[in-house]
Amino acid sequence: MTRTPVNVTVTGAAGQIGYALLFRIASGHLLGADVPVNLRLLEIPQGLKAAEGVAMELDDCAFPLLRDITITDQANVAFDGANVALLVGARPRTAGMERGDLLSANGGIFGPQGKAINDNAADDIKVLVVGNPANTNALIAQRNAPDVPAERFTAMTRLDHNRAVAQLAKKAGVTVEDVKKVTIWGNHSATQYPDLFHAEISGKSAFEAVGADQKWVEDFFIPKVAKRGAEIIEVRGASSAASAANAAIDHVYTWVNGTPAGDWTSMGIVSDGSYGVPEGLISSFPVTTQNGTFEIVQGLDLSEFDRKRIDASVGELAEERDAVQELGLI
Ligand SMILES: NC(=O)c1ccc[n+]([C@@H]2O[C@H](COP(=O)([O-])OP(=O)(O)OC[C@H]3O[C@@H](n4cnc5c(N)ncnc54)[C@H](O)[C@@H]3O)[C@@H](O)[C@H]2O)c1
Ligand SMILES: O=C(O)C[C@H](O)C(=O)O
Repeated sequence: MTRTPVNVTVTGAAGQIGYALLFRIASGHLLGADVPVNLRLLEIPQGLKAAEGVAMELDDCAFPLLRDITITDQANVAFDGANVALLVGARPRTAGMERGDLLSANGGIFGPQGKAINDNAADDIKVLVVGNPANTNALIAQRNAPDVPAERFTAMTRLDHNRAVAQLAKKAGVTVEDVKKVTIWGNHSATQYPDLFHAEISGKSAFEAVGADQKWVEDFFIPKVAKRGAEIIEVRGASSAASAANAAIDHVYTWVNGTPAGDWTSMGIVSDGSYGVPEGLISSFPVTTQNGTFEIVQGLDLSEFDRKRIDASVGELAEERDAVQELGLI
């Protein structure tokens, strides 16, 4: 039986993450090796020519699963019938820009894109926001799409999750497959809380597996993961691109195809009030996924240390929400 192609919209398609992402989507890594895709590439007018060049290269790969490519600077066209939307294009912070300026500039992108999703996307639309500040951009898009169920808007903390898994595997001298139940709580920013206390390594407590070394956790592990984005920028001379694209692929693949038994993942999702995170904020939680839906992992005991770290990051998210509310963006 021939499957109907899935419409995948990617914004910022001519950027560096776009370049690392599109070829993997077209080769079946986003949805599965038997799922054909149509790509819809959204760029700003200055980015259209480069997007056309990327589309030419996609053609040249002769990917069996890639059915059609549309390139446009019109959000209504890009999101028409979209089943999956990866919102990567964003306004980067430039010299002299205050946080309010950044939120306002991105509000001008994610508000209209949220509305275009609301008015044009397919009923089963799933949205992942990658462009920074990812959680608050996702909140802006979600609030501008009142007809779309709120849980369809998610923000990417999978890169932080994968970074935490890699650091733990390295420290414990095991492979990444031995590391399970890691959680990123809060914001995709330096305030995020990478939590190893509920994680397992080779079926045992991850904290024990790294030598019950609280100093290593506080002085190395948490800042290493939370500030890894800045470290990549410093060392590579450009922000993470292939690892960010890989995390976007992992996020959507897991959302659609489910978390493995005995593990969970981290996703920025609209809070239902779990773990004291105010309802409506888009915050990262431990989640399990199944058949295209997700559930927050419930019942984890939070220590005073966990609570303090989660509250700090969630406090930052509340400040960002208040700022975009004052700007009239939500
Ligand atoms: N959540 C995460 O873990 C994570 C990780 C890495 C990077 N990021 C963020 O992802 C974003 C993209 O990174 P990049 O390295 O690809 O940047 P980039 O500058 O290389 O590419 C961004 C592209 O977006 C396009 N663009 C800008 N405004 C647009 C709009 N309104 N509609 C459509 N396209 C638009 C630009 O023309 C450009 O081609 C940045 O905001 C970056 O901070 C997030
Ligand atoms: O683009 C950035 O500021 C960093 C990025 O969000 C990352 O985590 O690598």
